Amino acid sequence: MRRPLVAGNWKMHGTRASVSELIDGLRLQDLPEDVEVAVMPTFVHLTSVIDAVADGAIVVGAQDCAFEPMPCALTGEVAASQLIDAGCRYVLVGHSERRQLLGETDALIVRKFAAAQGVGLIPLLCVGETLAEREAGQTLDVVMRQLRAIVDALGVAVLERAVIAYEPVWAIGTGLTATPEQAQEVHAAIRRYIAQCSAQVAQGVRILYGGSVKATGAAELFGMPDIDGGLVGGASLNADEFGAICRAARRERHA
Ligand SMILES: O=C[C@H](O)COP(=O)(O)O
Repeated sequence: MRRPLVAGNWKMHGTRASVSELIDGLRLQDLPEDVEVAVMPTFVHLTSVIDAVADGAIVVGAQDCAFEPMPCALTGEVAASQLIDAGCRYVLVGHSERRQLLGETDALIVRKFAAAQGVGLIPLLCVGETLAEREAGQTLDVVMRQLRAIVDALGVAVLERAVIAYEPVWAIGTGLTATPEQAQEVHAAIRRYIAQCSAQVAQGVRILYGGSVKATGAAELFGMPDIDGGLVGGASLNADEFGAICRAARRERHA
């Protein structure tokens, strides 16, 4: 059975004081043991968060990495090997904010994915369609193109050491959550697509849902058969809300 994962993407939020307060709040939460809980602070706050959660049930991921896996002359970037050295477990690749606002292409995302995996980080690959694409009936075409870029370049086996997050762009930060049925339809299609290459990989890979996830409604989303947890933005900045979302992913709730 796949272990659920709930990851909090803090995006470009936080000060030293607010991050410390948030971590203190998270440590007070009753986090379920059968759910993996991750937080993803900015690079600036990464090491202080890693140190603060070192003895606990929370793991840490970064929000991005360089396309070169090892340190080199690449101003402003952070190498995947440096993230491993710092104590990260996960790294986001292909988040729609970076695809749309920073022009990241499928080709660049493939390089970042490979760089991360090459040093032992687990890439969390984000895929998802815009509202215009959904309204044009292109949701599955877009999502499969983003996924196929990885599979074609690196092979399906790389998904054994990766996580996928389906994040409809129209649901991110808008308060518009996809319905459990809408999300499940895409998650199931992703798993079917992977199963065409490897049934074993398809069965094992965790596929998270992201886009305005809140405590209210989280259990219904996480109760769908192909939804293995969530990638949470805004609601992960509130310890009580995030704790409740993590508890909503408990397996026993959905057994
Ligand atoms: O990475 C997280 C997603 O972009 C979702 O963000 P959100 O929960 O604020 O909509």
